[in-house]
Amino acid sequence: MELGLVGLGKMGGNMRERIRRAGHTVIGYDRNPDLADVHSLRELVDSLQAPRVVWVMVPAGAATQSTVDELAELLSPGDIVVDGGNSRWTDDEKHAAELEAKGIGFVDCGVSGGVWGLENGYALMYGGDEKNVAAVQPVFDALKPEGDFGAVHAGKVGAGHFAKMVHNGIEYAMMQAYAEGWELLEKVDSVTDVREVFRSWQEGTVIRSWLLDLAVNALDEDEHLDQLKGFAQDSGEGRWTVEAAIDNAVPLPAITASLFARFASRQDDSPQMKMIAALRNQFGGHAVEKK
Ligand SMILES: O=C(CO)[C@H](O)[C@H](O)COP(=O)(O)O
Repeated sequence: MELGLVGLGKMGGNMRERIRRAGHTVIGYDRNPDLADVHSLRELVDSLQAPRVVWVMVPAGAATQSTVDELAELLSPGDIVVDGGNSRWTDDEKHAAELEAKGIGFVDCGVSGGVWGLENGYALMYGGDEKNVAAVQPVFDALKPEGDFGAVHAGKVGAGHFAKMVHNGIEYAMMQAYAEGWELLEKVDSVTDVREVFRSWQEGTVIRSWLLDLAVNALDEDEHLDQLKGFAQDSGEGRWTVEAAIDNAVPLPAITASLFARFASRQDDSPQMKMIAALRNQFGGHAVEKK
């Protein structure tokens, strides 16, 4: 089939290649002309045969919104837009309604696989009507990993991004657990080769995983991570997972703690620990460290 793909960065560029390898035609648009096959969204839409499928793979929020707005003006009734970015699931219903007013279908799709997806395939979680999902199915089949798993029609519009958000929340907590265990192993004198402990865990253990494999890769590049600063950003999905947990009164202590650990990583000196130190000093005369 033919697909229009908007956004040819680290994810979109490799996805274009994987879909092409499966024998489909992909016409890509990106603001960077060096990456693009066409040079405007209008040219992209004009290059596709109706009914068109246009997959949007741009950053969540304003960039996705403006792309959906523009596509709503350019596409025709019967066409379909897929949002494959890491959009907040609450944006999906808005996008679906905006497009439906013009007779354009909408599917949301959470995509996982990172820079390894070109070779390994991308895990896909999508939401939308059966009819719209069926029209995009050849692209899902091209992108997904080989084998029985790796793709799911998770439910109605928004379900794909909700599932991907929870996936990323789990990712936060798993990474935090490996990171905490690694720090403790590094701290004690009795363990003389932490990297080899991590490597040994890759086979046979209860905690083996792809994230563990990637941790070993990172330690092979920099055994004690000396070249890195202990600073971690976040892109939104951890926060949205915690917000959804609050809305639904579901306790998520591990995921919430892993999000807050990233916030703490951005502080050179903890204001709240100054208050703790001050209070211990006030009530118990405990020593404080001064600048
Ligand atoms: O979706 C992903 C992996 O599954 C992305 O890599 C994600 O953007 C990482 O999230 P964060 O920046 O919040 O750590």
